[in-house]
Amino acid sequence: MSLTSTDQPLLDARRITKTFGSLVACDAIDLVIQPGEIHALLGENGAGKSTFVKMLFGSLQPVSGEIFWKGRPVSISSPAVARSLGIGMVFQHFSLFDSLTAAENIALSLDKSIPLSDIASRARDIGEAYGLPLDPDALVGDLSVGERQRIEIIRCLLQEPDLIILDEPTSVLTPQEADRLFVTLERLRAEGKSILYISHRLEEVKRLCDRATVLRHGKVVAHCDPRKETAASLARMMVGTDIRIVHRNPPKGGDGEARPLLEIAGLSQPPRGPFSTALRDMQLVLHAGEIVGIAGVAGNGQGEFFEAVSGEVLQIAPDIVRIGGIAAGRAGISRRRELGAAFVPEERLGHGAVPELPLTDNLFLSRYATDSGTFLRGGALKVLAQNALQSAVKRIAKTMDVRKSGENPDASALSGGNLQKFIIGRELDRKPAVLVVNQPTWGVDAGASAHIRQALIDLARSGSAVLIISQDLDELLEICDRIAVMNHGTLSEALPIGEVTLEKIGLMMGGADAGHEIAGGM
Ligand SMILES: Nc1ncnc2c1ncn2[C@@H]1O[C@H](COP(=O)(O)OP(=O)(O)OP(=O)(O)O)[C@@H](O)[C@H]1O
Repeated sequence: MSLTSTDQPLLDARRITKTFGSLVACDAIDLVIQPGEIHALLGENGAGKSTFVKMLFGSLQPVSGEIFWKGRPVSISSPAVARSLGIGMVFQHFSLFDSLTAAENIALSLDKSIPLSDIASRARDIGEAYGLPLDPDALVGDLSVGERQRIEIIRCLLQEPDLIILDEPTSVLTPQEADRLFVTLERLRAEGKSILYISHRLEEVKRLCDRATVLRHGKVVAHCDPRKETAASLARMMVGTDIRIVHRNPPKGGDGEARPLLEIAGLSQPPRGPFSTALRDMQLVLHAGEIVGIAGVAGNGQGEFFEAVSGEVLQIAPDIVRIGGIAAGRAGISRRRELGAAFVPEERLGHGAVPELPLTDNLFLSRYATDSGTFLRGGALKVLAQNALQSAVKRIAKTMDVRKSGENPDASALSGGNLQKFIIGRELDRKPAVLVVNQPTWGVDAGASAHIRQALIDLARSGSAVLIISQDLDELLEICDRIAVMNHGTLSEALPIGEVTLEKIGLMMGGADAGHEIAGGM
């Protein structure tokens, strides 16, 4: 891209400020986006990135500042105004209805007069043109997070925007899906469209983006050319210091084999709907002190597996899932928690936390079965022990470095990464014997990811068993003792980390057995 001083910016935001109570989330932010550029917006969790882009999309209003669009001052009073100007946005948290199809969801944001069949065929065409394959008739509830994201992107592209804002688009994608998205974005750039790109993945920012603006505590601290920086120098600009390094601390060698804490034996399950994945004869044993990772392309049964292990879906026989040696396959999630297990699902808003409830209530909802003695008082009256809940929230916020405005905000008022730290901290605070986490660092910045990974390692080394389902292979290689691969509802043998290479895992993700038996067949 070559810019000259005569180029008129597509968007010129000047001194944009937003406060929430006494918190200045965005403090006089200046940002210029040129036509045909991919512009990165960087900053640690809570730096103000989402708040800023919500103002560009009209879902929040600045308290002061000006926005110029194609040289003219504009007031973006609502998302409808943003869309009519030519600004589209794909949010970090999707706003899709599970019980509707992809096409029906897209129709909700378009003119009511357009027939559904037209929308379905245009969505299919756009999907094909931009390398985003989508079945418009698929029910959203049956789709993986990556597939849901495609609906959001296609919904945005259908409106032919000049500026597309993408908030953390690759955090839910496999490396292959991310590569495909980059091709899509490069094609859009070549067509002269601009992209404002929020990401915590600094290597991809270096690869994809033409310029970057870095925020820290709501202020612009740097503008730079990310291709001339290193991932470490970008991270330093964001955080202000160097990022901590995760210490793996190898598991303690004990006498003989460590105790099995989570046992999955012969877990098979038919698909729950036309687009859900069947689970086929899965076997896995986790021992005290170890971290086991499950790699795999999204939509290969990870969601179904999590539901089966957590007790959201019950098994046909009790001994298919054992927690601490006790058969729990017919037990619901509360009973499994009582047996010492804790669970962190993939979607933090709506599943991991109730957005419109304060953190204390969100803490209580996951802990009442196991900690009623601490969090309920008044005997049979069962009154919430607000002081105990508040001090637990304070403790979790301190341990996990959760940055929030106020003592006890609603979950929805936390930035995405800070909510993730809170949810993981809420479960770690119980010191569970077994922790099962689906995508532990989705949307979490480099510093906070290191914090979470270290906390998971420390939990395992204190004698618990930790199971991590993650699409981030680097993450799994960094912290796991063994890694298994999920593919088409089967689970491979969990290989010791010393025997694992990226290439081998990649092959197994694609279905090859890489020289090891892949359990399967129903
Ligand atoms: N509705 C709200 N009410 C109160 N505070 C809010 C609200 N929305 C955001 N905040 C606060 O504003 C600050 C900036 O949050 P924002 O979501 O913009 O950060 P972010 O840079 O996008 O973080 P992340 O990378 O974690 O998504 C945070 O301290 C957050 O707690």
